[in-house]
Amino acid sequence: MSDTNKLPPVIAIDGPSGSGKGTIAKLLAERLNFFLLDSGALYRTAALAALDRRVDLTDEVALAQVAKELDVRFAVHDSQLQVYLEGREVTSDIRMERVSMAASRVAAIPAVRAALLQRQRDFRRLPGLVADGRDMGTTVFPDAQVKIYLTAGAEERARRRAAQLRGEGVSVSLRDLLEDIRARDALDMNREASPLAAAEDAVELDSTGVDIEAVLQRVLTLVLDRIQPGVP
Ligand SMILES: Nc1ncnc2c1ncn2[C@@H]1O[C@H](COP(=O)(O)OP(=O)(O)O)[C@@H](O)[C@H]1O
Ligand SMILES: Nc1ccn([C@H]2C[C@H](O)[C@@H](COP(=O)(O)OP(=O)(O)O)O2)c(=O)n1
Repeated sequence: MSDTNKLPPVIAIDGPSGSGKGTIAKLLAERLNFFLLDSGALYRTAALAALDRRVDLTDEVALAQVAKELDVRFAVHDSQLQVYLEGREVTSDIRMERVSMAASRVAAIPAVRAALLQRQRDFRRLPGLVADGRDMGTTVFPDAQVKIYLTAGAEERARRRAAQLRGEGVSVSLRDLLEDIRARDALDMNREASPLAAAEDAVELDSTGVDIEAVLQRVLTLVLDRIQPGVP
């Protein structure tokens, strides 16, 4: 048996914004009783810390320092992820559109990614981990037992985001959201360091027009085919 086989199993779910990664990762983790890593929340919190400290978003050295020193804590309350930055709850602050865009810029800096790499790997514990992000299957957990690359058309992703924000009482323009999604796709896919891309051994799933339950069922079928939860 190789060393990889001794490590807890990882299910990597990567894809662009609004493809449903977070939703599916959470449902899957609940179903399997696995730990959950929302790696985007880590980049978002680093971006928020940088914005709070008024760090210039082009100053790579200062941003890497922010990432290294990042005092972030995750907790789960009523099955919702809560995020704390220096002890202050920032769960909804990190979802603001200006933080999303800043996260995408901050995440393009190799030294920032390097500073956050081990923290992400530390989430890998028994009985297993579901990890959601952009480079889970390519860089952070290249030996993941299951790799899913979840996509959906940009218009549908913008519509989903609009419905989500409107549901939270935030008034948004669908056109602006579509522009933001396209800008973020371009940043995330075209950067040098760990760009958003499907790993060679990832299974690609297009969720356009497929409801959440149906996507979950497809993912569960793949997962149960490759790992047996509860059997380390
Ligand atoms: N297959 C789907 N069909 C319709 N809506 C979806 C689907 N998957 C996710 N959503 C909704 O789209 C929004 C964005 O999903 P989310 O999981 O946050 O995406 P991501 O983590 O990829 O950015 C949420 O409101 C979620 O409920
Ligand atoms: N593993 C990751 C996760 C997120 N990022 C960056 C790129 C994304 O635009 C931002 C925010 O990620 P997040 O997954 O929270 O974004 P969405 O919920 O999909 O809109 O962080 C990354 O570069 N690598």
